[in-house]
This record gives sequence, structure tokens and C-alpha cells, in this order.
Amino acid sequence: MATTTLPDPERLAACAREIADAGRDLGARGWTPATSSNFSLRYDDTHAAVTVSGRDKGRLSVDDIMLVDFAGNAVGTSARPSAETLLHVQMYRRDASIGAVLHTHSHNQTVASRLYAPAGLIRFSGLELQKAITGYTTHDSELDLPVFPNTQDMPELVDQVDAWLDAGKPLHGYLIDGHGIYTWGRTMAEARRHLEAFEFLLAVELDLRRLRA
Ligand SMILES: CSC[C@@H](O)[C@@H](O)C(=O)COP(=O)(O)O
Ligand SMILES: [Zn+2]
Repeated sequence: MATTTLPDPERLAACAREIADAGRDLGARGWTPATSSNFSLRYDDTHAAVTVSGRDKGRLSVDDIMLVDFAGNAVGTSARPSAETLLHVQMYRRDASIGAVLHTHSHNQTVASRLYAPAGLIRFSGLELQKAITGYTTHDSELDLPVFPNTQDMPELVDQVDAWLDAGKPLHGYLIDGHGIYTWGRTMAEARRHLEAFEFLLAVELDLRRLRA
């Protein structure tokens, strides 16, 4: 039986271009400061294309994207995948419809994560932009964005996300305290829309807090 060597260079390059396009846009918005953030695309049923650790995510080139399996191991390269790869592959493993995962460190994401960490979540309601999240059809709904404690221990973070999902609670993204946001979508376009929506909702929430103070 013929064996195929992974990754297919053309397929990986196509993933890399899509990831680099997203990174350029998110970097230009100031959401990926100082090499922070990481991005990925589903490659197949058991692999993902993910950013190499430590690269400038606003200026990615094809060499800055690599293949990993769903256990987070590098495939076909000695490059080091994102330190947070396990949070990406977790989503692909848990939901076969997820095709892209984005993680950024915007100012609003970081400030909001610190403010709402004690509550454990931010609940958005009454905002038209909640409808930018797939499945939400009216402003008259509640959209929860959990805030998990930060840790450098990725399996511990994975467990926190698993616990939320295993409790049957809807999850479209999450903040990590003092750190940033994770969100995803069926496609890169949907993941980008979700990220943009959460960033907007967080900015509104922070402004309302300031103005009401
Ligand atoms: C440069 S500080 C941010 C990192 O610690 C990490 O949170 C991050 O988002 C980027 O890590 P990376 O390993 O490059 O994917
Ligand atoms: Zn990070």
C-alpha cells in the first residue's frame, strides 16, 4: 500500500497563506503584540496547521506554519509548535465541525479578563452584535464568555475547557485571565468574525463599566 508523507507541501502552504493573511490583519489591529497569539487551521481528521512558537504573528511567512497531530506533536519538521498548541488541537478533537482556531492578546481582552476573572465569566445581553456569533439570532439572548485562570501548564488549561464543555454549557470562545482570548469557527472567516465580535463586545462592556462608574 502506498504511504503518503505528511505534510503535503502545497496543502500546508495554502493553510499557511490563509493563516498569514489572518495574522497580518489581526496584527495590524494591535491584537498580537510582541510575538503573542497563535493561529491554526484544521488540516485533516487528525492534523492541524499551526503557527511556529515565538514568531511575529503579524508578519508570518510560509515557514512560520507547521503541521501537528491532534496530540500536539510536530509532524515532518523539527520546528517547535506554539506553546499553546494543545488548546488548538483540543477544539479540533472535540468538534469535527471546527476548522480554524484563533488566539489573540488585545488590550481589551487582557483588561476584561482581569476584571471578570473573579466572576469567572462575562455575560453579554441586549447587544445586536451577539448575532455575529453563529447560533445567536437575537440581541435578546445571553452569551457567556468564560474566564479561566491562567497557567503555563497547558494540560491544566485543557482540563478547564473540557470541564466547561462536559457540563454541557455553550462555548464559542473563552478568555484566560491576564492573557487573551481563544475563539474558533467552521472556517477561518467564521473564526475571524467571532474574534472581531468578541473584541467589539468586550470594548462595549469595558466602556459601559467606565461610564457607569
Ligand atoms: C510572547 S508572550 C505570549 C506567549 O506566552 C503565548 O501566550 C502566546 O500567545 C504565543 O506563544 P507561541 O508559543 O508563540 O504560540
Ligand atoms: Zn497567548
